[in-house]
Amino acid sequence: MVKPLFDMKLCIDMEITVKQMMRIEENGHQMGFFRKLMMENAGAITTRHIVEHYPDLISKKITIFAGLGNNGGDAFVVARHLAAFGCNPTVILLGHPDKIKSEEARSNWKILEKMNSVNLILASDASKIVSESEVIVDGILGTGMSGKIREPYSSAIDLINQSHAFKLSVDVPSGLDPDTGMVHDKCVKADITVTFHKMKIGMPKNQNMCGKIMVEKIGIPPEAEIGILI
Ligand SMILES: NC(=O)C1=CN([C@@H]2O[C@H](COP(=O)(O)OP(=O)(O)OC[C@H]3O[C@@H](n4cnc5c(N)ncnc54)[C@H](O)[C@@H]3O)[C@@H](O)[C@H]2O)[C@@H](O)CC1
Ligand SMILES: [K+]
Repeated sequence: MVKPLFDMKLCIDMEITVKQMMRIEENGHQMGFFRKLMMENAGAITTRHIVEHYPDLISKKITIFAGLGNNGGDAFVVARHLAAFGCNPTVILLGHPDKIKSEEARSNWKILEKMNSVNLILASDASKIVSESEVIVDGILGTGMSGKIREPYSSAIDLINQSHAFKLSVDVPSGLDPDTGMVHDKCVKADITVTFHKMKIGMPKNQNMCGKIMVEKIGIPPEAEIGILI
């Protein structure tokens, strides 16, 4: 029998820092499990949580807030998957499409631009849409967040928190520091947070903002953790 290189059981339930997550992501990418695939899996599994929560999804008004980073990229994937379930979600991109930061997020945005089943609206029209929303997906900021929340993200977070919709945060409630659980400025108050690969160390310390935390695998090979957790 081939002896395993390391004992996976030792690190399966580990909580990790943002820095560790970034290094694991980079290792996975270097192994050929590209970021785009991680993003696809992250968006797909997040969609499953919405579908499980709302089996009558087609009739629901779902609004998806997306930032310009990869958290927003995950949110674009959620929009596409929701559309495949028969829903017509609305996506509010908080910035100009030319400012989307990564190639993987940009390519997912470009797909949405070709889809009539997804409504793309401007941040300036967010207020009315949010007041009618039954479900809000928060893909504004994830592990790349730092410092005071700038506009238009800040107003979007206020708008989300004023809403009575069911709120799902992608990876991290936008504005929460995933390493400490602290909110330095403001933060989305989520009903559920779907976080990827492993629990981020600060999140269980602030369940009040995270809501129910679900840790979901997104296909990153465990070998990507070698030299970081193992
Ligand atoms: N780490 C991983 O393995 C994976 C990460 N993914 C997603 O990628 C996210 C991280 O992506 P990014 O590194 O692009 O980070 P974010 O999507 O959190 O965005 C960071 C960007 O937002 C802006 N920003 C940062 N702080 C701000 C503030 N206070 N006010 C206004 N703007 C601010 C900056 O321009 C920064 O470039 C994760 O949370 C997750 O959702 C997934 O795609 C799957 C894989
Ligand atoms: K988020």
